[in-house]
Amino acid sequence: MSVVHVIGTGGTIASRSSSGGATVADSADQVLEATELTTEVTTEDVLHINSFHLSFADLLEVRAAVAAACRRPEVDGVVVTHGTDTMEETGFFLSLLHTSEKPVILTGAQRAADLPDTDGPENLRQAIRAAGSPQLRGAGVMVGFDSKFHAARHTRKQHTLATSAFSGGTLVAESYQHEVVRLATPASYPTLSDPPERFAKLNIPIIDTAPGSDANLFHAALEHGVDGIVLQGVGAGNAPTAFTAAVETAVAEGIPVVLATRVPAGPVAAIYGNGGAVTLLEAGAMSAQYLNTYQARILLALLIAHQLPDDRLRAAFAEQTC
Ligand SMILES: NC(=O)C[C@H](N)C(=O)O
Repeated sequence: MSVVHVIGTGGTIASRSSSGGATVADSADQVLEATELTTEVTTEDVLHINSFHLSFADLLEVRAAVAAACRRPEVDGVVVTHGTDTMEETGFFLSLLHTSEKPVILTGAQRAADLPDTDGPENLRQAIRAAGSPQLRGAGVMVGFDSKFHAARHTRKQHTLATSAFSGGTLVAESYQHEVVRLATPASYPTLSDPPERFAKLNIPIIDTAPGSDANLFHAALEHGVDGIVLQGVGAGNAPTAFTAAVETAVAEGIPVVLATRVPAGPVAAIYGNGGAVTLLEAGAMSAQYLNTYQARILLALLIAHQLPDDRLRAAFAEQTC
């Protein structure tokens, strides 16, 4: 029989209603109890928070727990129960560091544990089955919701309330009743080593652009003192003219800037000058390529934490070609 390790971090799957709104209440054991599964499962509580409270220090803790579980010879796979709001960041973070053949599946719920139609127990049942299935060996880190398991890379929460809330990454597997069916193997990307503790302290804001935006918030971020900036452009990575000088200032100060886009699909592309991606990349920004804003920020944080020189940062983003 396969052994699956479940790491609890909180989220709606562990939340119960209260007068002030749903809050995290249940431990990993309590969350597991609701699945009525007989698979051999070990549990551990690492965090007890909603994922909108997640910090970079928390990411390090989750990673340490996942890595430790993967080192246990008897464990076949790992499940992380997690709030859905920032699951795409944690999943991508774990995937950038994951070298084990053992699958890691993040799952959660959109409806709190005490609601009659909660989706948590079924999601956890499916995630445990998938994590323990030999079919998913070597499949990496996935987000598992509503019987679908997507590679963490590119997977995003697409709906605030729907129970089938995640898509975007490669659909690696589906589970039909008791059977896990492997559908694809996600493209492999270079992994990084675990970041040093300074990762926990990094400050990397996302600066948005829209019609009428000036670059004042960008300059304020520089004055405040930041470690890097993700500039979210419009279209293929374009921004009002004022951002060109802002990017030049940041780069001159040694603050890396990654240019991403608010468009849900497609890469940043150097098409337009006069404030467009052509100008912003010439000013020294790095293209996020196919990475979305939030996952580009996670990669940038890891690279900065490793104190890699500018050319290594650029090379790492240049690799994000699909
Ligand atoms: N569905 C959820 O889990 C959302 C919750 N706000 C969280 O991310 O913790």
